[in-house]
Amino acid sequence: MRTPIIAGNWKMHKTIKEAVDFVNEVKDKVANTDVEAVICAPFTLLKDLKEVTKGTNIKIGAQNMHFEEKGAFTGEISPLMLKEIEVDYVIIGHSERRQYFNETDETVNKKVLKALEYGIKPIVCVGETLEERETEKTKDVVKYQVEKALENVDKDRVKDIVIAYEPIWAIGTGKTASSKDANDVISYIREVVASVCGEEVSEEVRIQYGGSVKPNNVEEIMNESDIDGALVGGASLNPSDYIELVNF
Ligand SMILES: O=C[C@H](O)COP(=O)(O)O
Repeated sequence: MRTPIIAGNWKMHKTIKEAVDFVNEVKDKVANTDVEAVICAPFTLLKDLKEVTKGTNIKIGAQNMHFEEKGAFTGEISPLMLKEIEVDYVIIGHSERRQYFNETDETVNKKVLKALEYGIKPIVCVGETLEERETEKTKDVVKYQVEKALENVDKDRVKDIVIAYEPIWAIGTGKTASSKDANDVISYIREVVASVCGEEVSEEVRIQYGGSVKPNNVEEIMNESDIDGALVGGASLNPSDYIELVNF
């Protein structure tokens, strides 16, 4: 049985005060659920968020990290630094990182390996552009991205990885893949994981959908057979929406 996981991705939003106020507002209202609630926040908020979420069931994630432990990489944050403040998750390969910051399938793979080495669970994002979807390349694209992300990962550790299927054309646009389409791609991703790591592992891996998930569509999405969670951008910034999402 896979535990559902609803993760907010705050992207480049919120000050420390806003983040702490947010948690104080939501923490009691996301407590009585079997759903894993995660907030992935900017680096400046992580330490305070870890403090204020102590004793709650909210887990904290970063939105990126470097694959080296230390070195001359101005502006970067290392797995060691995230481990020191006990960050639970790290988003790797979000399409905005791929599009604006030269993230590649190779760096995604290096980061996945490093995150696992440091006991931080990676949320690996994959997904096609609108052009790729229209030319029916969706499956080829996600297959390559997933296979590359899992390269050299010990099979026993794959269950600690969360995969987020985020069609790029659905991010922040108000357009969502239909829940059936999302489920089809996600069940295909599970087949890809099975072909790399075996059926048993693929049944344990949680695969989320992301792209314009809101309180009014989360239940339909979560009712699909292969969708184990959501990675939510815009709607996760609002405390009442976050509460509704986690309690879908
Ligand atoms: O990481 C989250 C995704 O980019 C989705 O963002 P969105 O919910 O604002 O469309």
